[in-house]
This record gives sequence, C-alpha cells and structure tokens, in this order.
Amino acid sequence: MKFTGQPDFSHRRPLRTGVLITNLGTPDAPTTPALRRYLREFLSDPRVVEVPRPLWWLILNLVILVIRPPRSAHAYRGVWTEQGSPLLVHTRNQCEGLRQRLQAEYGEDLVVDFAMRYGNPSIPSVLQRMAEQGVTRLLVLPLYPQYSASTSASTFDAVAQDFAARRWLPDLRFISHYHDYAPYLDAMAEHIHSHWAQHGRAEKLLFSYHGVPKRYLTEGDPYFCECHKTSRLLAERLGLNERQWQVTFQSRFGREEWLQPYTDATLKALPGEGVKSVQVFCPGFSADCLETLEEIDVENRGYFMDAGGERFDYIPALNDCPAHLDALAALVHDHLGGWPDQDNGDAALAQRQRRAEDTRA
Ligand SMILES: C=CC1=C(C)c2cc3[nH]c(cc4nc(cc5[nH]c(cc1n2)c(C)c5CCC(=O)O)C(CCC(=O)O)=C4C)c(C)c3C=C
Ligand SMILES: [Fe+2]
Ligand SMILES: [Fe+2]
Repeated sequence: MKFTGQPDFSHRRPLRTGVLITNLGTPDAPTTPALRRYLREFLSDPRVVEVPRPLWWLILNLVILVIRPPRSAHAYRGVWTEQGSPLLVHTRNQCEGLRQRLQAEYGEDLVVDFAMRYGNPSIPSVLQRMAEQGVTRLLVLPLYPQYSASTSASTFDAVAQDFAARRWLPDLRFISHYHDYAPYLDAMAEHIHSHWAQHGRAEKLLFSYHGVPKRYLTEGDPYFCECHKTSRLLAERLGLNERQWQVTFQSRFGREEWLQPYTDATLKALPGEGVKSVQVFCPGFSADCLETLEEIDVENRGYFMDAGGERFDYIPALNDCPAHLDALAALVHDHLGGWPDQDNGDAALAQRQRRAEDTRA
C-alpha cells in the first residue's frame, strides 16, 4: 500500500467488542478420511501429546492414523445427527443463545461467534470474519470449565498463532477457566435436581471428567485439582455425603498412566461393592459429544450392567439449557467489565476531574 500525506486510520478503528466461544472441535463427517484429517490436526498439537517430535511423528503416521480413523468413524456414526456432529450442533445453539442474551444487554453491535480448536469452523477463519466486522476488542471463552494445558492453553496458542500473522491486533481477554464460578455450579446443581425430580436418585453419583496423562499433573497442570474442586462444590450444593458421590476420569488415550480412578474400572467394580444403581454426570463437558454420548452412555453403561448393575442413568451435559446460557452470559459480563467504553471511561473522567481540582487547589 502507498500513502500520500499523513496516514490516519482512526476512522477504521471503532470500538467494537467480539465474544468468541470455542470448543475442541469434531470431524466434518463420520468417515475415515474426515477422521484422519481431524485426528492429524488434533494429535499433532504439542499441547495434547507431549512426546518428542520425530518419534511422535512416526507413531502418529505409521500407527495411529492407520488404525484409529476407521474405528473412530464407526463410533461417530453412532452419535451423528441430521444436523451434524452433536458437539457442533450444541456449540452452535450455545452461540445463538449467548448472542441473544449479550445483544439484549450490550446492543446489536456486540459480535458473538464460535469456533473450534481443531476442524471447522476454525479459529483463524472466525477471527478473520471478526476483524472484517471491525472487532477491536476480543474476549475469548473456551468452553472448558477446568483449565488444562491440553485444552485451554492450546486454544490460546491457536489465537496467538493467528495474531502472529496480523498487523493490527485487537485488545484481548482470555477466560482460562471457570471451574469454581458460582453461576456455572448453580446451573449444574439445578440441572441435576431437575433430573432427580423426573427420574429419582441413584445410590451413587459419578462425576466423570475427560482424563489427561498423570504426568501432566505431576508436572504442574492444575486440571486434576480443578476437577476435584468443581465436584466438591457441586456435591455441597446437592447436599451429598462422601459415600454418595465420586470423581472419576474417562477417555484414556495411549499406554501411559492417566489420571485415576478410571471411569470404566470404577463402573466395572461398583456392582461387586454393592452399588447397583448409578447416575453419571460429566461437569467438564459443556456440551454432549462422542465422549459422553458413546463412551459414557453406551460403552460404560455396558460395563456397569454386565458387572451386575441394575440401573444406569447418564445425566446429559448442560448444552444449551437456559440456566447454562445465563451462567455463560454472566461470565462474559464479568469479564467485559472495566474496558474503557464501560466503567473505565467514567473512572478516567473522574480522575481528570480530581486532577483538575488538585491543580486549582
Ligand atoms: C473436556 C476436556 C478435554 C480434555 C482435557 C481432553 C484431553 C485429551 N483428549 C485426547 C484425545 C482425544 N479426545 C477426543 C475427543 C474429545 N475430547 C474432548 C475433550 C477433552 N479432551 C471432547 C469434547 C471430545 C469429543 C469431540 C467430538 O467430536 O465429539 C478424541 C477423538 C475421538 C476418538 O477418536 O476417540 C481423542 C483422540 C488427549 C490425548 C487429551 C490430553 C492429553
Ligand atoms: Fe479429548
Ligand atoms: Fe473416547
């Protein structure tokens, strides 16, 4: 570009806020080629698999991307809907519900959109659209209540990588977790209470979280502790005693030890310990997906019933239920505060007035 005279872009820089919600992402179709593409992007992320690269590249390309795509495609076909992958459908609905709430509060000028860390719609494509819409302030909310480097930090990396190729960056805020945020805990408690009102209670409530390798915990990742804190606060709200609830970890991947106790091993053992009815809820999944609909509601249900269990209830994720969207809107509201076109504008004005008074005195 060539400029004559003094460049002045200020007219192209209005104050427009964008809210970007993200989730993990999902394949474009329940087919082997689509799964190979998705898993290649996902499992090449050094935040997800912390194995030295030349070695991991060989394992990934020669073993995992050969064996896993057809198996995973089969599993995805079992949960796929007419509108697409459950995770995509729920995230889109969450985005719409959040947009309604936030635009009612902040006006139509606020942009609300969603993107996926892996697959589509990609983070760069949505950031580009937001830039074209004139977004100069960006709040990123990954829908992972508990922080983990493998999820939250990886999402931050994707935003940072996109920014690395941009000249003019927006102001940025990033919500790295909300595992102990009261409205999120209240929404889950209300959700579980209404499940109980319809279906009654079971002997035990399992809080099952996606696992990560145990090594990530010993090297300082707070994920394990945040899962426990969420669960303790939720159990308190539900008035459960120690025997009535338990935390477990699901979705192992690879051969090393992952966070314990494992959901599958626990469900296989419970009937032998006299627990014949369980309910499983997954507080770390803000939307239902393969890992809840297939792994919990089909696979793990089978383990429990085959081991002598009599009743297994999967309590759905919060998805787009109103209490969840209200909680997320409140979370966004709390993180948008203090930007200059809100309270800081007043704060700055008050400061100028104080200074003017001091000068006069
Ligand atoms: C909720 C938080 C999640 C954490 C933490 C997480 C860590 C993690 N995941 C893998 C490997 C896989 N995960 C897969 C699916 C998947 N994972 C999450 C969430 C977390 N993962 C979700 C929401 C989903 C479902 C996506 C969907 O389309 O429905 C898969 C793909 C499915 C399969 O082939 O089995 C893999 C692989 C690792 C290695 C990891 C931490 C290191
Ligand atoms: Fe995962
Ligand atoms: Fe799984």
